[in-house]
Amino acid sequence: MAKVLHVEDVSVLRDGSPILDSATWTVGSDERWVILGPNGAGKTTLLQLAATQLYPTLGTVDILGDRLGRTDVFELRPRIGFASSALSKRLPQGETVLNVVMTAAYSVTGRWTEEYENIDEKRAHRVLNEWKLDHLADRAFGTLSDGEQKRVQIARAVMTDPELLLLDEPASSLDLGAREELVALLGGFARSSEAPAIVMVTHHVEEIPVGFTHALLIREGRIVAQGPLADTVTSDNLSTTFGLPINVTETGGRYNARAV
Ligand SMILES: Nc1ncnc2c1ncn2[C@@H]1O[C@H](COP(=O)(O)OP(=O)(O)OP(=O)(O)O)[C@@H](O)[C@H]1O
Repeated sequence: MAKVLHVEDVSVLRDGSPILDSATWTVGSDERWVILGPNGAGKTTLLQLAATQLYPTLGTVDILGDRLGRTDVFELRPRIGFASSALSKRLPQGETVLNVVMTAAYSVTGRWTEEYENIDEKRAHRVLNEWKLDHLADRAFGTLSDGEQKRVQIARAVMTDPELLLLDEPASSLDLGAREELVALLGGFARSSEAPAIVMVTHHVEEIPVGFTHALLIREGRIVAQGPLADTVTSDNLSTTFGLPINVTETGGRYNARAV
């Protein structure tokens, strides 16, 4: 199994204090990780390191065989898919869904003068179909529901066939039906043999798709637990991570948590 991401003894300091503290973590090419932790724990900070958007204060980060700080991130970024609501806000609201997805091929957010090849358009249509968006291809992005916009963000992130896919809270703000639809799509994608390594940040164990393999739990910048999902998403570990007694149950690969 190839190493896609290796974080070694990494700290990120802000105003003299660590917002990430001595983190060591490895993601393999066939692994699908979920990162769980309370607000302000450092989840997005970890994801931003993996996305080459942030550099460590201490320690080393190796992504797809290249060391952050010693490599041209503009060459690395097309190999990494990243979906987050912060990125989504930068997408032109009037652009069609097809263009929002297709422009990922040129790492731009809106269609301008670039010439797209037939192969780009074919791939964009295939991706739209995979994420159940083909009927929305000609709609303006800004007119979509939250759930549809979240799926477009992911479709855009996988358009370039990345080797590492990073998802920052893909199911936040979705209603139950939209969440379940997205979790099922993510699960199907995660289980396919062509899927890249995936790292997904979430606040809720209910959002872990079947097919995800590993979990990392973080609190106040420190990793509390990490490893295979079933060994890591336990009542003890979640209680420590969230600072209150929590009971976790698992049924058919889906998780539930409640305070005791
Ligand atoms: N530039 C900065 N200067 C100071 N503190 C920062 C800076 N960026 C982030 N932080 C702090 O670092 C901590 C970790 O932030 P991060 O966004 O990684 O947390 P998170 O786990 O993703 O939180 P949430 O679940 O609320 O999105 C937070 O306390 C945040 O306020």
